[in-house]
Amino acid sequence: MISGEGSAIRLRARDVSFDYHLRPCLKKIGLDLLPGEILGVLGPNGSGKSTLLKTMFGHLKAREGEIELAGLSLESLTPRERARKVAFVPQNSGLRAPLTVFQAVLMGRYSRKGLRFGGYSGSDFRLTREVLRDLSLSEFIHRPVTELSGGEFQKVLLARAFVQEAPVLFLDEATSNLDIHHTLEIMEIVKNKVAREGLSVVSVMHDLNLAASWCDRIAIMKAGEVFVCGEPGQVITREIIREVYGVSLVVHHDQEGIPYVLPRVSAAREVSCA
Ligand SMILES: Nc1ncnc2c1ncn2[C@@H]1O[C@H](COP(=O)(O)OP(=O)(O)OP(=O)(O)O)[C@@H](O)[C@H]1O
Repeated sequence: MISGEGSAIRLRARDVSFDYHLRPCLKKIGLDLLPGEILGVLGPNGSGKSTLLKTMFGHLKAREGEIELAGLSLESLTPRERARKVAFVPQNSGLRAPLTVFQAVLMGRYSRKGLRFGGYSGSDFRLTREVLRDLSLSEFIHRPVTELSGGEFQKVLLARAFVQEAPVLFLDEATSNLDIHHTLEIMEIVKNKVAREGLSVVSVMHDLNLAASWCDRIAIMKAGEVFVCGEPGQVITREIIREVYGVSLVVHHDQEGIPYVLPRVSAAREVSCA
């Protein structure tokens, strides 16, 4: 279970700016993340979504601004302390070390134990097996990760993040390699963990419809800034999509009032991208 951290804000970014080689990439970003909340981060290619995630868990160092995890300054935490608070599933990991699926997932326990393989306890092994089962990966347990498909490997990375038992989970297009069945399966598993354990999730995504039905709030980025942030119905609007993506789409709403779009190639050509 995720250790309780009270009901205060889990993650707070205040006026966070980041440059790549003096070229501004993030500009004065402000975001809060509550316990038990899924926050989607959307926006055009190159708008700064992945950079924002990497800055918020300390992989990149902000030029200015403050990032707090459960009330503690990110800068005051050691890498291991951060790993106990935030688990990260990368967009496309180059990690293809000669490990079995079980070993690769067990590595997620490192931040909890600080021990090498020999030092893991029975509960580490049990948790690893449970998470592999929950993600329907039990049949791959002894398979080398080098012999997995892209989608299977993506699920292994998710399993590794789950066994970290961190209260905040960052997903960088974590379902981009998955078919629609596995995408929905993963979203449901994460949603259940959010409801059961109060996990907080920040998820970079591109699919407006999946984001609208899965996220509690959505931040839409444009050119390194948070252009708008709010509930799906507030931010998935025709005007905002047009302004941010430069395309003209009709936004519909389902019976529960959740917005969705039906992209058509001809509609997408109406307005050229800025
Ligand atoms: N390592 C890097 N060095 C220099 N510039 C970078 C680096 N990584 C990203 N950039 C630039 O920073 C900007 C934001 O990149 P980032 O990957 O954060 O965007 P993104 O919104 O996640 O894009 P996408 O949707 O295409 O994944 C882009 O202009 C990109 O070219």
